Amino acid sequence: MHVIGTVGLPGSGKGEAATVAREDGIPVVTMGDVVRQETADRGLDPAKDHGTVAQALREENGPAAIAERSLPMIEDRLETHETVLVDGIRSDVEVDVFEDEFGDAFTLVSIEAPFEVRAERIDDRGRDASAAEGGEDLAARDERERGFGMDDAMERADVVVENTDSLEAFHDRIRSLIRGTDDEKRAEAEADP
Ligand SMILES: Nc1ncnc2c1ncn2[C@@H]1O[C@H](COP(=O)(O)OP(=O)(O)OP(=O)(O)O)[C@@H](O)[C@H]1O
Repeated sequence: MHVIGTVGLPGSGKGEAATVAREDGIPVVTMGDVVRQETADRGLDPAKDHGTVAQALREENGPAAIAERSLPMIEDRLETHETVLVDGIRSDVEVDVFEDEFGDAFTLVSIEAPFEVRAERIDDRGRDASAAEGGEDLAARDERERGFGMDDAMERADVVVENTDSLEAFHDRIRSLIRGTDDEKRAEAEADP
């Protein structure tokens, strides 16, 4: 059993990591799916009301609520798959949930790239500040994510992946992490069994 969680600021490459996992046959559980499911369960519109529901979940059940609700989905995928990727971790409180549940079988991967690099990639991606993000620019999004505890989550990472090289190089690194053939990760495990 291996549960890999990714954490990273907007535009760092989390979506690309999830794509690599899916291509490798690894199920991806995103915190966003949990919120969308809950929104639908409440008879609301997942496209419009997910922000409100995410906030309500945290207010009603505490800051770890969304991570806790993802656990049954993860357990379900682990019945048929050796590895599961968890996307969308936002705070150290959520990291606690996964570490408590999966112990050493949980690996937290922080995906990092400088602000300018992320800004340029988001522009290229075409869903920049104008529409999908509600007019919020990257600095404001960073600020909001940090407010959730993203910085503290990133500090807890077992592995840091600098996504500053080519997309191909990034895909290769993520693939080796997923397949358990990543040299740095293995050296670390051997040093600290
Ligand atoms: N190494 C790279 N080289 C070139 N482009 C990249 C690289 N890594 C990611 N990208 C591109 O940058 C954009 C942002 O990456 P991605 O969507 O994976 O980020 P994210 O962390 O999921 O962001 P968000 O939290 O905003 O959804 C995408 O268009 C992606 O294809």
